This record gives sequence, C-alpha cells and structure tokens, in this order.
Amino acid sequence: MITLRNVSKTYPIKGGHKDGARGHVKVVEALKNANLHVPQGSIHGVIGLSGAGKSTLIRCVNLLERPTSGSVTVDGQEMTRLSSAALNQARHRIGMIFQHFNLLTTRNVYDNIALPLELMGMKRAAIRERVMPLLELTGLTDKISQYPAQLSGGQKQRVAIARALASEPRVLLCDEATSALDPQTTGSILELLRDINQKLGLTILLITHEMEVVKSICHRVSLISDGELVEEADVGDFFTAPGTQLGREFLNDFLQLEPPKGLVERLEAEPGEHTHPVVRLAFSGDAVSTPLISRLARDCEVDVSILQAKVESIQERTLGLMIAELLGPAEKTRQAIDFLESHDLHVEVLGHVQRDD
Ligand SMILES: Nc1ncnc2c1ncn2[C@@H]1O[C@H](COP(=O)(O)OP(=O)(O)OP(=O)(O)O)[C@@H](O)[C@H]1O
Repeated sequence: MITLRNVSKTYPIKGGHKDGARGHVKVVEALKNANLHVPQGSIHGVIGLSGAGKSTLIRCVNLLERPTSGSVTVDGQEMTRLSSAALNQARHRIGMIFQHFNLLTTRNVYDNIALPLELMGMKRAAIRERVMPLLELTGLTDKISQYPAQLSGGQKQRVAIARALASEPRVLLCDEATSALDPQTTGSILELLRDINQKLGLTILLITHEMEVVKSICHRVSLISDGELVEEADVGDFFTAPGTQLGREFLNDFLQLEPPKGLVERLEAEPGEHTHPVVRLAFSGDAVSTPLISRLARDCEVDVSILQAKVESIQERTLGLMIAELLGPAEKTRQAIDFLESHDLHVEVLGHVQRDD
C-alpha cells in the first residue's frame, strides 16, 4: 500500500556557508536512502529519537515534503510523478493526523469534520451522510456542536481522526498523534486507531518516540537513526530480540530491565577462569509456562540467580523477560545456554562477572 524506494531528503542549511571550490550550499541529510513497505491493512510504526528524521519520512509519503531523490508509491500511484491536480486528488486517499490536532478553532466539531468534504465540493446532504457515522465511530455524537476550546485533548484528536477519515482514505498517517496526551487518553486513542484499522481495513503508518505506542498497536516497527532506517521487525520479535544497539536501548529504557548498576560495573566482555555469565532471557509461547529454570538446576546442574523478571503482553503474545546469573562451572553454564536456546528462548549474554567465592 505504501512503498518508499531509496528515498532521500536533504534540506539546505540556512546561512550554511558555501564551499568555495565547488560552490555547494551545506545541507542536512534528514533522510538517507529509506526503503519501506507497508502492506494493505497493516499498522507500521517508525520509532526514533528527536531529530532522527521521523517527521521528514512521514511527510515524504504525502509529499508535504518532496523527496530529493527516490520514489514514493501509495495505493499504486507513484506520488513524485503526479501533476499538482493529481497530487491533490491522491491526497484525498491519504488522511493525516498531528500531535497538536490542527483543528479550526472557529468551527464546531461537525464543521471541522465536514471541512475536507466542503473543499471537495460535496453537497450538504451527502456531507451529513458521511459525517454522522464518523461522529458515531469516534464517540463524538454528543459533542457535535462544541468548539475545539471546549474539548479535551483526547476529544480534539478524535475530531482530527474523524476529519482525516471523512474523505474515505486508504491510508492514515499519524504524526506523533498521542504525544500531547496523558497515558490514559493515549490508550483510548490507540484503541480507536486499532478499531479503525480492523473495521475499515485502513493502512496506518505512524511515527512516534514512545515504545508504548509500538507495543500497543503496531504490527511491524522500523527504527530510524540519523536519517537511516536501521532496523525493521515484527513487533513481537522486536520486543523479544532487537537487532541493533539502538533497539536494545529503546527496549531497556521501556522495560526498565537491566542488571543492577553495581553488577554492570563488574561485567567483563570475555569469560575468564573464574567468571559466570549474566544473561538476558526472552521467552514466549509454551516456554512461558514450562518450568525451565528448575530444569536448568536439575538437568544442567546450574544454579540460577534471578536479578529481574517481568511478563509483558505484546498484543496477543505473552513475553517473559528475565535477567539472571548462571552459576556453575563454565562447561555447565555453556550447556545451560544451549539447553535454553533449544527450548526457543532467546539468550543474550550481557557479560561475565567474577565469582565471589
Ligand atoms: N525544514 C527544514 N530545514 C532544515 N532542516 C530541517 C528541516 N526539517 C527538518 N530538518 C532537520 O532534519 C533532521 C530531521 O528532522 P525531523 O523533524 O524529520 O526529525 P524528527 O525525528 O521528526 O524529530 P522530532 O521528534 O524532534 O520532531 C533534523 O536534523 C532537523 O533539524
């Protein structure tokens, strides 16, 4: 539904001094060769730190920013080749919502939602037929005549969602849609987006800096860093075993699952003669309910000291996470790790610490 191929975007730096030899203006490379495919009906999240290039990426999809190079295809149309009239038409099929809602303060809820349809030249009766079910879908029927100033942040975002849906788009772009909302309201807006995705089969591309958003509603996630898409994974796999250091940092920050500081300071990268491994274990499916730790002690003769553990629900999937020390002779702890991996646990050796004894 959405495909980005080798999309790059550079911005000239204002007042950036010219390189006299070649006469080039200095630029910021906000997006570097981005490749992304979001299939029909999927919810795809792009997460990254501030300044990583998230807004640039999402704005390249509907050409609010024109890529410097590369191609952007939405619903079979190559966006960069459209005339401005055709681009206008294509944008009716791409809804967008923003962090600060962007509602017109002088229009009430009904008129805000009706606005894109008025601009398309629709008749009043047809507009009403579109708007009324959207008020129902977004839970705003009783707010129909209120003005934005009379609404909470969550209600304003519901109006923005209804307005984005008014032109019956195939795709919804969400630019930090919950970042201005408290956690509870965030939850209800995410639930609404999930509902819309399921009921209308709408494809959603969202950018966020919040792992909670990724965890709650995304099917797949991409990580962006310094203008590059550095990792992409199914959300369950990402939470089990991120493939990059940045991914691990996002996950550890979110889960608050790290060895105690005192232990981190003693961690060595390589095993020594008198060290034992500290591991991060991630397990889902049958492994969550299998008594693997007691079997480690019994079958592998390794003691397990659990430093931290938690169980997370990632949509339909239950994920167990644990930081533990494996105590025993080197050969036995190696066997223990093999045993865990053979039972589909993801094992990451965080380092090795000297035995106290
Ligand atoms: N119009 C512009 N002119 C010049 N530089 C820009 C422009 N827009 C963005 N940039 C630069 O491009 C880079 C990526 O910015 P972008 O806004 O896409 O990041 P972001 O991940 O959305 O950040 P944030 O989460 O803080 O909004 C940054 O270095 C930014 O300063």
